[in-house]
Amino acid sequence: MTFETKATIANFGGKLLKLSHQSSETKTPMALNLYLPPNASASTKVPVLFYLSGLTCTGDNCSEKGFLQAHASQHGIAIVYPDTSPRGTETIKISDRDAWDFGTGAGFYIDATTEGFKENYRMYSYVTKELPEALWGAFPQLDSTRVSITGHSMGGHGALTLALKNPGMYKSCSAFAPISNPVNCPWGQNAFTGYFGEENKEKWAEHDATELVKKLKEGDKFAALIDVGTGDNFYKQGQLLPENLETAAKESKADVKVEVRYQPDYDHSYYFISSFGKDHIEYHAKFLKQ
Ligand SMILES: N[C@@H](CCC(=O)N[C@@H](CS)C(=O)NCC(=O)O)C(=O)O
Repeated sequence: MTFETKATIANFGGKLLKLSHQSSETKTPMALNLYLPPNASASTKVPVLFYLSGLTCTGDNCSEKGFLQAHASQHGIAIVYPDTSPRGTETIKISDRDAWDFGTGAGFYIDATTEGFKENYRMYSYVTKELPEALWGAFPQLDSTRVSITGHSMGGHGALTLALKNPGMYKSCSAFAPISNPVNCPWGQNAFTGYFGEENKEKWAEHDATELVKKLKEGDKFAALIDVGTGDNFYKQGQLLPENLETAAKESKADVKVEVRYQPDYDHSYYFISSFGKDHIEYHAKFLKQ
């Protein structure tokens, strides 16, 4: 599969590539951003961090104002910023449920099973399989054996669930203000009703970080660094529920290390993400450099 490079932007000594490709999973063109740090070359392969964005975002929000490239440049880490849903073709029939927190810009990193969505809303397979394989094929600078994942809000939910569902795929996992227990919050309930159907509660649980931690058995391992701002209105409204994930982690018989740091006064925005991005890149660098 080929990528079209729409722009190459010099950034912190490296290059931010704005890419586009045709996805066979979503059956749409998909845009993404790829940051290559200054030391990336075919002879010096660099590890890769996937950053999954939140509701309403594209790959641009974080690459423009998350400030992660500054730290990734220092540590020699590439960052992949995928889009948050299929978009942009008139053949997709989005139902009248489409809203800022469902449908376009709100793919929730799942493979939908419901009519109207199952054809195109396949962000789980896109992010875990199609996109990485395409990147490894097209960019010999990327080290496919050293990959980690992070994300914000809906993307934090994506990072946690993709890591929990695919042991060994990611060297480390972190999240900013993640939706931690979607089956129990309005955003998650609305999205999972639309993508899986109201009755399909087993499927809901398969994409819920708290439920997935509850299912871990003795001998399983999972670790994540999580930051949440106490001034985050979505946290205050009960959309994020990190406490439920912490409780599941504490009660687990598995080796679960979920560190949730409650950051006083920080909100849900990229002011929050850019404030703690350095910590997250340093956290991932420890695992990616091993
Ligand atoms: N559009 C929503 C806000 C959505 C929102 O805050 N999205 C977060 C992710 S969950 C985000 O990163 N937005 C884009 C940005 O801040 O650049 C509203 O009006 O309340």
